[in-house]
Amino acid sequence: MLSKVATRSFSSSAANAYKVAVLGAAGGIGQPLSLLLKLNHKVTDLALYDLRGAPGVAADVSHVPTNSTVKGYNPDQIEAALTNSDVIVIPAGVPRKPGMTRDDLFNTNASIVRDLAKAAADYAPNAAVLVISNPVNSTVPIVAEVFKSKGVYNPKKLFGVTTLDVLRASRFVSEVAGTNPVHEKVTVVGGHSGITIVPLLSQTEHKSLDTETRDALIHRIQFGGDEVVQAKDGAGSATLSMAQAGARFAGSVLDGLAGEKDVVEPTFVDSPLFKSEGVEFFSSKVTLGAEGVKTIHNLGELSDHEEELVKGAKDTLISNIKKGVEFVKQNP
Ligand SMILES: NC(=O)c1ccc[n+]([C@@H]2O[C@H](COP(=O)([O-])OP(=O)(O)OC[C@H]3O[C@@H](n4cnc5c(N)ncnc54)[C@H](O)[C@@H]3O)[C@@H](O)[C@H]2O)c1
Ligand SMILES: O=C(O)C[C@H](O)C(=O)O
Repeated sequence: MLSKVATRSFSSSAANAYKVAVLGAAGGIGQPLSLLLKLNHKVTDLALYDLRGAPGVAADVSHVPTNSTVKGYNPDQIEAALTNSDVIVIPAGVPRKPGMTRDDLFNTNASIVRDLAKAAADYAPNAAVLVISNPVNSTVPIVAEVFKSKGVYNPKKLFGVTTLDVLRASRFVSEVAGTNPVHEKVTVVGGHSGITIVPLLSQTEHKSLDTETRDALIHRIQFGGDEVVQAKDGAGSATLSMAQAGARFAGSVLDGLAGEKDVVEPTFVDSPLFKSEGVEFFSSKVTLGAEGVKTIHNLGELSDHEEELVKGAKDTLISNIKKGVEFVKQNP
């Protein structure tokens, strides 16, 4: 009996066997994210990389009894960490302290993300790259520019992870409406900072909220990150909810790669939606498929108020995106 169970649980079809690398795996997000990825049965090879501490995290996570190998890598081993990766998740970089904006992280995190993107382009150019490091509105364009400079850019395989905004929207809406957040699906579009985060409440059951309640709810979703930064009081920003969000998004990317149908998540991608207005990247609902991005959905019907919010988001996004692009041009 025992051997039968063992045989069954250790057989994985090639279509459901993926290598996932986490860059920044020993950090506040990286550790719980690595644990949650270990629980994903599509992940058969988990590569944990950090400047320090990854082998310890890997040894710890490796004892969780799922069918994957886990290995930790130090900086001189980044090639081995990345080679043959199907998905690379990047939570490397510094988090905010109270009083800072995500954009204040740019000076430190831009070069971290640029250097990791160079390694990804060299050693795993076909992997799907999922960027968590802030400011996402600028770090995603940084990865794109690095991949372009190395002639391996595939816009279908680059994603800014905005899933935490989607999780918060579900939770916060449910608190106002007295409903179960599990059943609250809110599309969040735009980008991942302040006013660039636009929840489309008019597309939910809660389109008739009074203006004051609606505005407070939208503000809470846009600035939910600040609540955690303030509560942690200098010890960083969201890590546990972000790990859940990152694991959910990585799981959806893997579901898409495996050819599962109707896998849809909002995510910040190289998007045609507002390119004619100079917005090169935008978050909207994306169907994920075997090649990464399959379909980028338009925003659907918006209220007049949401039209205004999207307009404001676009202006900020244009400058955030430009900042990332210029950084790589000036600091190749
Ligand atoms: N996208 C989102 O929704 C979202 C949510 C929360 C946090 N974040 C961002 O995620 C990032 C990480 O947050 P955290 O709380 O885990 O921070 P942290 O400081 O706890 O961990 C960051 C980890 O990155 C590692 N690191 C730094 N430079 C590296 C490099 N060059 N190569 C490999 N590893 C490197 C550090 O050693 C550390 O272990 C921050 O930029 C934060 O703003 C994004
Ligand atoms: O707020 C932050 O700085 C971290 C993250 O982007 C978040 O939304 O929680």
